[in-house]
Amino acid sequence: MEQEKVIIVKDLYKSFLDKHVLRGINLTLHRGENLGIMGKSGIGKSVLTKCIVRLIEPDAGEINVLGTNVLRCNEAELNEIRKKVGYLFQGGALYDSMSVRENLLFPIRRTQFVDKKREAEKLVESSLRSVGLLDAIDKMPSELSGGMKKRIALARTLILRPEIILYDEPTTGLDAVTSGEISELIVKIREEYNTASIIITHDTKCVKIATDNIKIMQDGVFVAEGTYEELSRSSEKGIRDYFM
Ligand SMILES: Nc1ncnc2c1ncn2[C@@H]1O[C@H](COP(=O)(O)OP(=O)(O)OP(=O)(O)O)[C@@H](O)[C@H]1O
Repeated sequence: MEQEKVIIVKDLYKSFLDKHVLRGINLTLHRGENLGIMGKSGIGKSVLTKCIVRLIEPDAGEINVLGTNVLRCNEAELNEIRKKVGYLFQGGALYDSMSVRENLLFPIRRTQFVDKKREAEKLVESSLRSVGLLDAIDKMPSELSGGMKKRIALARTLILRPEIILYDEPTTGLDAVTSGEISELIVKIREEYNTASIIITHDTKCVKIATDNIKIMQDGVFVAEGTYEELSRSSEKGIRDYFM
């Protein structure tokens, strides 16, 4: 049986003035799949993922997420989609003035995901346990290392039990060992929460560990697609170079 498609993007275009960033992007993400997206800095990877949750309005194309036509849905439907699609921003974006516990409670309160305080606390604890940082619950972001901040940001994404997670450069700025641990964590999260993910990264170790398939973006379109083994041994030097 064919796996369910949780994201379908067809012929997506986006320009900023005369800068044509996306020029006909096509992408399918299946339930349970981890898809890596690689490409040079500034090529449009983040613009694509922001279009998927409509943080950026594309110029043309179609986006379907979990059966909803994202570009035609109303505000309430869009909010439902955003609850089901966790977005892990590049910087992690924790609120510095809030403790880890408060950072994690924030999305629950904002979306009224659960209404009982005890239930909310349990969700906070289970999400922190999943990323291995339950003991950091009362710390402030300033007391955390870069790797810990990424884990906490992931825990905050997990709190709404997303069906899809969009990771924007999850290992950037981390040393090789910590990057490896975050990549392993991405795999563990998929197993534990049955999520599908798009992982934007320049980190070859991360794509090797965490993805099933990889797409390479150049000049606003995808120019290659395959597994890490396939692409890293591509007959085209221009593709192999992404894995150096
Ligand atoms: N809101 C915006 N307004 C104008 N230009 C934008 C906007 N968002 C992105 N861009 C431009 O679109 C291009 C693609 O940006 P994007 O952030 O998607 O790159 P990226 O591939 O994710 O890069 P990196 O790997 O460095 O994060 C860049 O030239 C950027 O300046």
